[in-house]
Amino acid sequence: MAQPNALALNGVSVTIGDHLIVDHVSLSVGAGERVALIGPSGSGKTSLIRIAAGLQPATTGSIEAFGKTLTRRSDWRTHQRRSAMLFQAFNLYEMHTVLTNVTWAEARLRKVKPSALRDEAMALLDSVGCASLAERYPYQLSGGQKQRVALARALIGRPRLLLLDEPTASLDPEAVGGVLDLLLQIAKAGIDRQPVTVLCATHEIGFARSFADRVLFVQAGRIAADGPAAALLDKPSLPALQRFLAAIAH
Ligand SMILES: Nc1ncnc2c1ncn2[C@@H]1O[C@H](COP(=O)(O)OP(=O)(O)OP(=O)(O)O)[C@@H](O)[C@H]1O
Repeated sequence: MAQPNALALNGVSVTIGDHLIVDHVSLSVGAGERVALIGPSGSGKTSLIRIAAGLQPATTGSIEAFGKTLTRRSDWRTHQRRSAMLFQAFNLYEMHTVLTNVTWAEARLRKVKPSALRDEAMALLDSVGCASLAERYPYQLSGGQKQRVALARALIGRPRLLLLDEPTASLDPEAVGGVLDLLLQIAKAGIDRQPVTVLCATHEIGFARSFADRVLFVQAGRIAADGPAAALLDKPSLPALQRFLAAIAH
């Protein structure tokens, strides 16, 4: 039987004050797809990620995850348990060690002590190349190391949907390559034999080209173009997308 879409937005709009920031967006993301959201600053990429994560309520429209429309709080809680979000600013807990950063929130969810998740967390830290940093604090890490730790923390909940908001924007080019390779490895391998779906807002067209199999061009709160990454980025037919790509190439 075909897998249901990992995520679907059906006619979703968001109005804040009298400002329409997401304008009637309908969008389906298949299980295992890697989708990049690109577009000008302020076009609505982060808002779409936040809607998918349940951090920004839709004013109108509905959201489905894995074939279920999310209506009740319990639906959203289940969705949030199956999803993980990665932020540009890493959002690590500054007062906790790397190891505790990975275990703390998950331990609360599983109602166990953080120490019960130590082996699991160390295996994840090892897989992102940060096992030797387990006892350090975030201020003692480079940007690339912080994002790897944030990724280990995201993965401890065994997510089926990864929502990434500019995950490489705070990184130097070398660290971008490392995080890109890791994300690709995870997305291609899946987790617990389940496909991992990724929706990623990014300013970096090189990252979108290397990472995504599908690209959405967001403009003024709408999806203005949607297609395979290579076709959309290398042979854009929409004039607004041509202008956007030309502007950021300079
Ligand atoms: N809480 C808020 N209150 C009012 N306006 C908001 C709020 N959050 C976002 N906006 C507005 O919504 C629009 C879309 O913002 P969003 O952050 O989604 O864009 P973006 O494409 O991610 O931008 P960037 O590339 O600069 O991060 C912007 O005009 C922004 O000012």
